[in-house]
Amino acid sequence: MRIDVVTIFPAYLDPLREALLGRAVERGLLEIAVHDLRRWTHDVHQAVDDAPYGGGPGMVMRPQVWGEALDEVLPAGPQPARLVVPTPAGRPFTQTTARAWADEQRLVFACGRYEGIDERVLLDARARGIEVDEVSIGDYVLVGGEVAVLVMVEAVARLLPGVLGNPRSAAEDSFSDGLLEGPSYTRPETWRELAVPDVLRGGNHAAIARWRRDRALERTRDRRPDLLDALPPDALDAADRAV
Ligand SMILES: COc1ccc(Cn2ccc3ccc(-c4cc(N)[nH]n4)cc32)cc1
Repeated sequence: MRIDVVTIFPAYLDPLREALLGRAVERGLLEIAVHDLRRWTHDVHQAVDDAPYGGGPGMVMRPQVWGEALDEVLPAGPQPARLVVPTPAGRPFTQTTARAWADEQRLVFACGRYEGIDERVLLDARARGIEVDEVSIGDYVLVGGEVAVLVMVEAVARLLPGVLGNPRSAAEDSFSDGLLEGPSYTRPETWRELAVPDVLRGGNHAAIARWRRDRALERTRDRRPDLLDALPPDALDAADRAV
């Protein structure tokens, strides 16, 4: 997978070169290219924004600059690519989204700032046959798209083959079965007079699986009842419903 990110703050994306993702890039499991949007300005001030038509607070990012940037970074043509535009007004980005995007050959992220990007940039991209996803990472307002891109790139990249040391981690993490992950423990057996639950220290794998599922159901019911409601009817068996 190749990932391109266009932004006026390229350094915001430096964390993509660190740790697990940095190693995945070094190992050639994915390519990441970050582009400074100001490269496509032609004025001495390198202006990327202007006042909004119709008035209102803040500024809007100019279509000309974005148009030239995306013409170069995301040329229309045979190789399919998906243009992702983070916005507070977007569809929710979820684990399902991450899984779907993990199958893409190319992802291009457009990081807006100010009050966002002129709508015609997205219209033009769609008119050129490019898939455009406007996505939100949560119901809160950031200052720009860069942090949202860090979140989404990490969520997608960890699903790529070879990126995670243990592939079971991605297959079995939170949301994989529609439930939240339950509590985890490691050594020592007792810490500050708090003991690891006995069942986890025994060798009964069926009892451990049951205990973990019960804790996941309790936590999901307590923190995210909406996820329980979204489960398919046959997802919970009689033992689950008794929790
Ligand atoms: C119209 O209201 C606003 C529009 C934009 C902004 C600031 N801003 C500019 C670009 C940009 C990209 C993504 C996000 C974002 C995404 C999520 N989940 N929260 N916030 C915020 C962004 C503030 C307010």
